[in-house]
This record gives sequence, C-alpha cells and structure tokens, in this order.
Amino acid sequence: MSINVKQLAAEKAVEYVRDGMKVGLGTGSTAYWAIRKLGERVSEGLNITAVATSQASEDQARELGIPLVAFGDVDHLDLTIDGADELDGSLQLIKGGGGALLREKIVAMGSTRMIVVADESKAVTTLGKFPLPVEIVPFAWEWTVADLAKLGCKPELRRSGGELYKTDNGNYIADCRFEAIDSAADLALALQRIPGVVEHGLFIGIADMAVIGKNDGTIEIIEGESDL
Ligand SMILES: O=C(CO)[C@H](O)[C@H](O)COP(=O)(O)O
Repeated sequence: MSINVKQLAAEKAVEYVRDGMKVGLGTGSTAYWAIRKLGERVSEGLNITAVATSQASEDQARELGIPLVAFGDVDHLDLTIDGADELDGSLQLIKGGGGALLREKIVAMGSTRMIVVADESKAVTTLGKFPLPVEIVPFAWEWTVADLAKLGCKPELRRSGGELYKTDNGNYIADCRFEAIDSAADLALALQRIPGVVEHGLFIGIADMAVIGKNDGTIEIIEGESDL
C-alpha cells in the first residue's frame, strides 16, 4: 500500500493545534488533509475557531463542523497550516498554485505562527522551477504582464476550462516562469513596484516551520527562528 505523504505531513502539523487556538485553514490538496484531521479532532472535543483561505476550504471546514468565525471577529490567529508549491531550506516559499495566494498571505501574516505542510517533491535548493503565481488586476493586464516579463520571466495568464482564470477576488493570475530565483527578497521588492500587481506568491520570512512528508514514510521538520 503506498503512503499518502501529503496526509502524513498534514496530520503531523495538526498535532501543533491546541485547545482554544484560532486557526487559519490553508488551501490545496495537502491543506485538505490538515482540515480533515482538524475536523476529526473537533468532533472529539477540540475547541478551536478557524478562518479559511478559500471558498473550497471554507466549504470543507463547514461540512466537518469546524467552527468558522468572520475576520471582523478576530484580530489575529494563533496558527495557520497551509501547503506550498515550493519551499527551500530557509523556509522561503512559492505559493499560489491553487490561486489563493492573496488570501493565504493575508491569513498567514495575521498568524503568530505558520506551519507549511508538503510532500518531499516540493522541497528545493533554489526556488523558481515552479512558475511564480502573481495576482494582477484585470485592468490593463497587458501592461502588467509586460512589466512582469521585464523582470526576466515568461509570464502566462492562467486559464481554466478555456477561460481566463479568476481568483476568489476577481483578479487574474500570471504564472511567471523564472527557472531559478537568485534572490527572492529582491524579486519580491521588484514585484511590489508594479502597480497592477495585487500580490505575489513569494512568502519570505512568513513560515515558522515546515513539515515534509517523505516517500519512505518519515517526516522531516525544518524549524525557523521561532519555536512553536
Ligand atoms: O498555494 C496554494 C494554493 O494557492 C497551495 O498551498 C499550493 O498550491 C500547494 O497545493 P497542494 O498542497 O495541492 O500541492
């Protein structure tokens, strides 16, 4: 029987959730397993409240009976558990493969701690093989895409079912192929200077820990500066 390494990582991360915590729920096929496990723990009596980073995660949480709160009712979160498309040894991430990067960044940055959950295929030495998702406003998108290309990448507007993909916020995603990102911090600054960019999928200095599920059934934990 093959191991589900996403489930392995996600369920390990859920062990860090304690009674009374306000929890951020990530998006994607790895976060799915974390939400499922949280639902199980809630049904066994764990007392938490949560906010979700996407409609899909919100729907899943609601079905599982995880108590959801409005953003207006909480001023911070204790812990967010979310996936990543790539992560390096310094806990720098590329996120947004599922299109939820803006909400994911708002939620992660509003959390005291963020745990990234991933299978080992996501762990890289240098970020950039995965095309960097950048959320852009539809207005004058052609100019924004041209500005992105000047940063040395090949941007492509994401499509879904033949149509231009729209995020939960009504924006487009430009997937920017860099191949290798030498300085994620410099690139993040350059992206922030483009007016049509709403947010980008580089998460730098946000994650506190990574829980990585490995194909041999073991788990690798990478810890940042702060301990949980
Ligand atoms: O950033 C994300 C969604 O916007 C996801 O966390 C990322 O795409 C990883 O997804 P998965 O766990 O399905 O591989």
